[in-house]
Amino acid sequence: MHELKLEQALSLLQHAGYPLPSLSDAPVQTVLQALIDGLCDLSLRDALTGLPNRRHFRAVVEREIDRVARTGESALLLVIDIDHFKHVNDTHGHAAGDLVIQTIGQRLAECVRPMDTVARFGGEEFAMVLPNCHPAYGEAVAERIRRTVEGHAIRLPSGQEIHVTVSVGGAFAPQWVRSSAALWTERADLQLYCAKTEGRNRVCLEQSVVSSVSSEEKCMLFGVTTWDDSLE
Ligand SMILES: Nc1nc2c(ncn2[C@@H]2O[C@H](COP(=O)(O)OP(=O)(O)OP(=O)(O)O)[C@@H](O)[C@H]2O)c(=O)[nH]1
Repeated sequence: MHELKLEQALSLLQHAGYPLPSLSDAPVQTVLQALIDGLCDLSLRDALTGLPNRRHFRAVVEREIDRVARTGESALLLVIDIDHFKHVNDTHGHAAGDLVIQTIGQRLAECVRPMDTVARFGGEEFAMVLPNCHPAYGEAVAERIRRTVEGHAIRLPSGQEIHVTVSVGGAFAPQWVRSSAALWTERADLQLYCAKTEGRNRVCLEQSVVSSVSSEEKCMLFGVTTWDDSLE
């Protein structure tokens, strides 16, 4: 039988601060289960902020799409990007930039309900899914997030305080219709692009809840690979 090489996984988890049972005291099955749980958790988290990573977020979005299609409740997806972040790195250094990303991640997580998911999407971009968020409140929620970031300075290790802003794009899940994580995110991304081009530090939400269905969504809905217009 081959020898199990666990040291690398153990040291990875210990480094990340996961409590692990001792190899010499605990039954091997307990140690292996703790290792598997720890590695699964680690693979779903962003290392810098501790927030869910893109992989985790995608799974959450897919679950939410299922829920919306089953219940008809509305849900909002927001993508949030720090404005002129390159300037932060260039002026204060990469370590200060990392601190800004961590702080913004924390503030975003504090802004929302426990049922909402905030993830780091990559670089200086975050994403949120807000289940059961009525379209009448979407703008107010996104505005609150934008204002929270704008209104709180970030203290750098040098003692200097800086202000950053974020641009926010959002789209509601199409109700009663199967969609895909990629299509929903793409719609929110398009709104983020609008917020950036309209001057940054602003919120752009897709205007109405999409009740029209794209041809890709029709294919998913009716289980056909190419959409035939005569089905309309
Ligand atoms: N410190 C730090 N910087 C990062 C990280 N990931 C990406 N960046 C930097 O983020 C910057 C993003 O710059 P751009 O894509 O030009 O965007 P921006 O300067 O924020 O401009 P706008 O988004 O158009 O407002 C780049 O300089 C990347 O190097 C990270 O994990 N840490």
